[in-house]
Amino acid sequence: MSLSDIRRVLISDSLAPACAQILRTQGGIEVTESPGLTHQQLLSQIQDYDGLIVRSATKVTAEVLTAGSRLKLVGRAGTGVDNVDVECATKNGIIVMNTPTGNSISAAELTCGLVLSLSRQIPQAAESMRAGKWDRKKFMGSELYGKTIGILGLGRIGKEVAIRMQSFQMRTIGYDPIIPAEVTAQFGVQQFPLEEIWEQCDYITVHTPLLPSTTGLINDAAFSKCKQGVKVINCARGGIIDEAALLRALQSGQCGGAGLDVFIEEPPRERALVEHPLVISLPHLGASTEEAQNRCGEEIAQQIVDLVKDRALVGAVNAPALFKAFSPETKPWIQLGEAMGNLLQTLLPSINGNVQVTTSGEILKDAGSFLCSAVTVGLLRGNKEKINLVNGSLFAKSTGIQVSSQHFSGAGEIRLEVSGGGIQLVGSLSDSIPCLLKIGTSEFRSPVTLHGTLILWEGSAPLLKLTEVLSEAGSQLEMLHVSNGHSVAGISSPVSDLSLLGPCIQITL
Ligand SMILES: NC(=O)c1ccc[n+]([C@@H]2O[C@H](COP(=O)([O-])OP(=O)(O)OC[C@H]3O[C@@H](n4cnc5c(N)ncnc54)[C@H](O)[C@@H]3O)[C@@H](O)[C@H]2O)c1
Ligand SMILES: O=C(O)[C@H](O)COP(=O)(O)O
Repeated sequence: MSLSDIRRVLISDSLAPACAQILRTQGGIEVTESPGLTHQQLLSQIQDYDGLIVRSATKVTAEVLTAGSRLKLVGRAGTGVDNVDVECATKNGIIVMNTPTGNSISAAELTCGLVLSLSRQIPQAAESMRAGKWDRKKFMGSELYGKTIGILGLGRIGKEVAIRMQSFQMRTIGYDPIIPAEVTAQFGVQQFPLEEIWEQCDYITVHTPLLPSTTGLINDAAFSKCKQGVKVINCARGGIIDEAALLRALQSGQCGGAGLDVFIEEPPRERALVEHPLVISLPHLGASTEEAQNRCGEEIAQQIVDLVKDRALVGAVNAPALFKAFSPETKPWIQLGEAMGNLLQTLLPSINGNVQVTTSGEILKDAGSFLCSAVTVGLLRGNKEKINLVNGSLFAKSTGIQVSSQHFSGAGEIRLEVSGGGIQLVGSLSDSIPCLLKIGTSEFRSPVTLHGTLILWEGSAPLLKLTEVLSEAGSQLEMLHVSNGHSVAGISSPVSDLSLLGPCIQITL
């Protein structure tokens, strides 16, 4: 099963029309657009599709992924993949890809809009005008000029928020455990430990993913350390600000207002926050601009077309080994690893225990992990229906095979060794073509191209017998390699009866 073989795609959320158009015209893909499918409808239809494209509304659960028996890809036209069970997708060998930059500016602009709205209660004032009032006293605001905004999460969106709020001459400080302080200093954000952030801020905005470590990042304890009247904004994910703690802080006056685009439950059935007069709430609109939707729709479609055309793998969040299979430098090594794993599987009566992958040569210094995945895919091909470079290493663990790698540097040959069950195979590339050099102590006089259908036997070549059997079976000898122990023949098509040749095996790579 090739992961690039994507013929039918279902779009189950509302996306820009450009997405389907690019898939159809550039990828030759059949596209069904069904925004607003119910979970039950999705479950009953997904089996007909190779790809599914969603925004945040469709919940791509384990049930959906399992029902999608031919599903190879879930595309998220947007940033967060928390509506996709990525772990289950990986187990099922399904690529999950997103378009993380397409809506960053829109989300940042909305965040800034909420900061401004909170400073002057703009939506509340507009609402009171609509109600026929002229209430100038009630809506006394405060300037942003000279105030401090704390930005938690200084990735794509956090950075854009900082740059924009600096134009109001706000002081921008923040915290991010990954982005170095020197990097954020370049866009004007001074970092502090979280403990020192709270007391400095007039506004705090969160721009992290929802992780166990960010759930309840702003909680009762944090609010208690903040300035009285601090205003908070969440345009990231519901739950990063503890909703119950926020309500308590609003009721006590510790929090002076909140701008919320996202909620733990969407739409929120619990209405206390939404109805609070100091809360400005929105129905998850961060990415809802024409520009962001066009970008995300076009990007996800282009990424899928690139995959279908075998050009590149862009935006995949769960397939590091597969990513290597698209790079011209590493692609042939991946092919070699798979072919050697497949050969080892054919030579061994059963595979369990340890398989050792040994690389040598400077260019393979960091290749251990993706070559282990490639060897595993070859080892398990035929035994596992959906084995591929997305789930190779996961499957090995569950099958009781331990594939580990070691590397020898130095100026010697660049080669790959795969050993298991007492058999050692040595391979390398010849003009970028995967080749076998040795089986145990049998060293081939010239490299054996690992491609097409091969037959392999111990001993020298019974050439006459071989050509006779092949011609009777309608096949032809294409190459013959001999060594001090084994012989390998490349043939034009598989042969059903090899018994006339004595003990030998046939392998199709
Ligand atoms: N409201 C919307 O419609 C909308 C639109 C786009 C993105 N988002 C959400 O916005 C969030 C940010 O998106 P992004 O593209 O900027 O992501 P990003 O990956 O570029 O940045 C996230 C940053 O958070 C940091 N981080 C992780 N744990 C942290 C912690 N404990 N404390 C502080 N920082 C931490 C990371 O190091 C990273 O730099 C995501 O949750 C995304 O899903 C929402
Ligand atoms: O993570 C995202 O990209 C945002 O939350 C946007 O979600 P949406 O595409 O459903 O608007």
